[in-house]
Amino acid sequence: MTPPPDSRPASSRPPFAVVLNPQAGRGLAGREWPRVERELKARGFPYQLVQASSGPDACAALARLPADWPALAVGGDGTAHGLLPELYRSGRSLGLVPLGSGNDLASLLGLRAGDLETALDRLTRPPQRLDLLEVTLNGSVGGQPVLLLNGLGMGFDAQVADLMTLAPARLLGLPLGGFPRYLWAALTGLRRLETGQLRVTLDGQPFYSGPSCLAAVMNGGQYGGGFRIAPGSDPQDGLLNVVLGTQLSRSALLPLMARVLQGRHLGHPRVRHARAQHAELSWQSPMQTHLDGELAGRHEQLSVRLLPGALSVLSGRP
Ligand SMILES: Nc1ncnc2c1ncn2[C@@H]1O[C@H](COP(=O)(O)OP(=O)(O)OP(=O)(O)O)[C@@H](O)[C@H]1O
Repeated sequence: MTPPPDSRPASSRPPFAVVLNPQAGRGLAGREWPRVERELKARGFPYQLVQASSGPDACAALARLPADWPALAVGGDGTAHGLLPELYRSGRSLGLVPLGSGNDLASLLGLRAGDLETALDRLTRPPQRLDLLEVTLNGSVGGQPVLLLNGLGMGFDAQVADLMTLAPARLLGLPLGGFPRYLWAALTGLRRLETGQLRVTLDGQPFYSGPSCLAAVMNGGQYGGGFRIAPGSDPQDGLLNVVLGTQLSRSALLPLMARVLQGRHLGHPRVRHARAQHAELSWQSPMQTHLDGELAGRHEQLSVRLLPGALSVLSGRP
């Protein structure tokens, strides 16, 4: 049974530890913060602004605050992603005011970027448990696992994430942000398409061995601000989704991307999809990798374990 919303007056609830990333959304979060602050005050939500200049910084500052203070991330996917180690460690809940560029986490939670009303209304709802992914990059220094909420991509996906950092701010006189920015990077990335030899094991069983240009392991359904790479995925079902593009030429990948936008690619003969609790990916040579949309360098091997219900979230779907 779903617990009822918190009926305590807002002022008697623990304060929100607000992690504002003013750079998120190319400065949108910083510009919108005065409006967010006004709304928090108008609703009587107690809060304390956490001073931080990076995810690890924010985690360290949060760790000094009582664990029953929920964290409120004001920014994009990277801002929320940066808090996961501390949220997992302390069990504190996550709230989100999505003001980033891609906002795929917002979409995972059923929120829309810039819809302040809905984002703040959600904060009085009872917390929900969401699954997390724990990734071990075999080549990583110290082998420290990384926690993800949305998912990871290797190959073409990560090339595109990399190219996004090089995209011009404006194109044909129009600002190039969010999804159009991703599209620009995806079209540019087609020219540099790489195919590697990949072996995938799911829950200890061989699943795929052969050429691949793209491998995604997802907890959420979309990345890149709108590419529905794992349609039907549910971050509460205790399963991760593996989606592979096998041998694909540039001319085959372009129309396939259009299908990914609509989430209609899973039946394509060059796409493999499965759900599992544990995935091991092993490439013959290192492939570019992103973790929750954050670039993570080139890696040959990684292992992903699903942590069921590991994250408490206030901003979940009603
Ligand atoms: N608390 C923080 N303070 C400052 N910078 C941060 C913080 N957390 C993460 N960052 C850095 O800021 C970058 C941008 O933040 P974020 O990803 O939230 O915005 P975005 O890239 O505009 O949005 P999206 O990820 O939704 O496309 C991150 O990639 C990360 O390197």
